Amino acid sequence: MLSLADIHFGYGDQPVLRGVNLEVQAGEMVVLVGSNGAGKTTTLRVISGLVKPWKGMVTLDGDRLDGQPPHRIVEAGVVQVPEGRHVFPKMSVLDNLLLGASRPEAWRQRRETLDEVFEVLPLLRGRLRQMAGTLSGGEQQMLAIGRALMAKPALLLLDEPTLGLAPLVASEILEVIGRLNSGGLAVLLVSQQVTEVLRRAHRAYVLSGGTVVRHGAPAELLSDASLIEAYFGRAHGSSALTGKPCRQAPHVPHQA
Ligand SMILES: Nc1ncnc2c1ncn2[C@@H]1O[C@H](COP(=O)(O)OP(=O)(O)OP(=O)(O)O)[C@@H](O)[C@H]1O
Repeated sequence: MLSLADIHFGYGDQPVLRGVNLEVQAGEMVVLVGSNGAGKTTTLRVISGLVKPWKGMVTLDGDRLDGQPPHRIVEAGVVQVPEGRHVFPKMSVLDNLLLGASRPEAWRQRRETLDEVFEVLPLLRGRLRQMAGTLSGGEQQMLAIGRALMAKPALLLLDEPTLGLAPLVASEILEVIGRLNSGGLAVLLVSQQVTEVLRRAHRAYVLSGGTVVRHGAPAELLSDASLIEAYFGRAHGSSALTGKPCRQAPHVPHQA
């Protein structure tokens, strides 16, 4: 489905991505993890067309995406939920959602799509007239996901969707993302909640210094204590569920 081949990019003359190779297959949940400044957000910005790679190719089902403007990439079915949610605070929840259905085809189907969105995010149905700025952080994140779904994506890109949220709310957001993926939507998720997201993913990539230093099955990566410690610190080296070191691979529900 999505393929990044040898992507190089930097800001000014400072290189940030140094030959990133990454794939997401149809229906997969792939997570991209890595330390601060590794280039995760920049990778998503390259895919969304917000920046143009210096070198390399981004393709979706064989069609080139790099060099296309962001709205064409949305039309192609790749939609990003940006870090920080970026809902329009002075607009109602409904208007924020409808903004997501900007393509003519999505606009024509907006009523059916709204019903689909409410099935996954039932909270939004009761808040349609509420100003988005008055929603809690977790509710705003749900709205940002709902708005992206209104574009009827084939691949959803999520940048740190649980950042700054209380643990219970963060789990709820990850549950929603898991349900969307179980329904067939491909997901590329950037997160620093390493153990939590790896437990839900089909595959994972570890980015460091602008290159992929490891990729593979999440269970494999989680069981590599030295890798987890090297890139994410000791805190992530224990299972969130048991508190024991992750030497034994935890259960990975969607293992490919
Ligand atoms: N607009 C910009 N101009 C200049 N440098 C930038 C810009 N955006 C990001 N960078 C730099 O690029 C590098 C990679 O940033 P990026 O946000 O992609 O990393 P990240 O892995 O998402 O990090 P984090 O987890 O902290 O969000 C960092 O050194 C950052 O300072």
